[in-house]
Amino acid sequence: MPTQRRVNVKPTDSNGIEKKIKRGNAQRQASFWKRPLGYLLVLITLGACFVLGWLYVSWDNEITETLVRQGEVVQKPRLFKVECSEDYDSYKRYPGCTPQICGRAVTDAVVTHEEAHVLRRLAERGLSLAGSDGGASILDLHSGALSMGKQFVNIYRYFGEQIKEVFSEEDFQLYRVVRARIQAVIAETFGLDPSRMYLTKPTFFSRMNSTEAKTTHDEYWHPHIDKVTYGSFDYTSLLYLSDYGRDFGGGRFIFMDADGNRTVEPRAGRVSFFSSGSENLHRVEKVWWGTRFAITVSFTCDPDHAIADPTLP
Ligand SMILES: O=C(O)CCC(=O)C(=O)O
Ligand SMILES: [Fe+2]
Repeated sequence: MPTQRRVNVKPTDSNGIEKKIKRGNAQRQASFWKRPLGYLLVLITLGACFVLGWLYVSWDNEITETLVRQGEVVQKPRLFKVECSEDYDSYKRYPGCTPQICGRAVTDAVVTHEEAHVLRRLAERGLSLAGSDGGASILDLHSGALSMGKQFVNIYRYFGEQIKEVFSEEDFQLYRVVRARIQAVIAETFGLDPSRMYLTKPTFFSRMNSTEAKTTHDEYWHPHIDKVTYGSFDYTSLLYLSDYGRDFGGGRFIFMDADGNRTVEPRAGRVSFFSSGSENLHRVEKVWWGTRFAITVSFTCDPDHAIADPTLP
């Protein structure tokens, strides 16, 4: 048989108990905050959280020094010299061009914000025709290579005459003007004869975002040496078309030196250039959010590897 439970409802008593519990809690809380030990515990916990957070961020980024920040405006090229590697010894030497001075430099005074904007729109239009399935797409105006899905197509062949609706003669003219200015500033900074250095391939617009990589072409973050990766490069330049921290997060350029990493934060119109040997091992930090646009424009000392400026067919 079910036993009947007797419930004694004593409102006055239970209210009394609640009051006692509340009083007890309040007293305990008050005494905790009165005790210096309480403060100390909170401070230690906050401090530990801060240190752990800071360690996480600095380990994740592996940044030891920022060479140039996005917010700075560098007028005269800022040159950071490094000793030349022996890489150039295995190549024929070209007086007036082969690196004697090596290093990296940054200037914001070669390409205006407006010019960077026009070039970015050009890149956006071109890359909107296709683009990679993964996080890195390129458009090479010289060869016509454009990322499409997991491979590349030739825009001049694939789109034929239609390409003239996407790019104008003025776009190509701007590319040529900007290329010539970059060549001049590299020559001046490294003490070269500009007429003895030549544009070389590949020269391409890049678009990077945080989409997961689908092929190795999307894995733009690997450390590399341009002279090894591209063969003909003696001087690499990067013209940034968007702003770190505004248009995208992550995506900083990282020089990986033996004693630590040194970064350049992209800024629209900023030209970063460097000798292409192993003295300038580098990588691009993964983009965390937004979209990063840039152009890689590179030069060789070997006339056999020279290419003409791109032209509309
Ligand atoms: O876009 C960048 O900042 C660097 C790209 C790069 O390393 C390359 O094109 O070889
Ligand atoms: Fe590179």
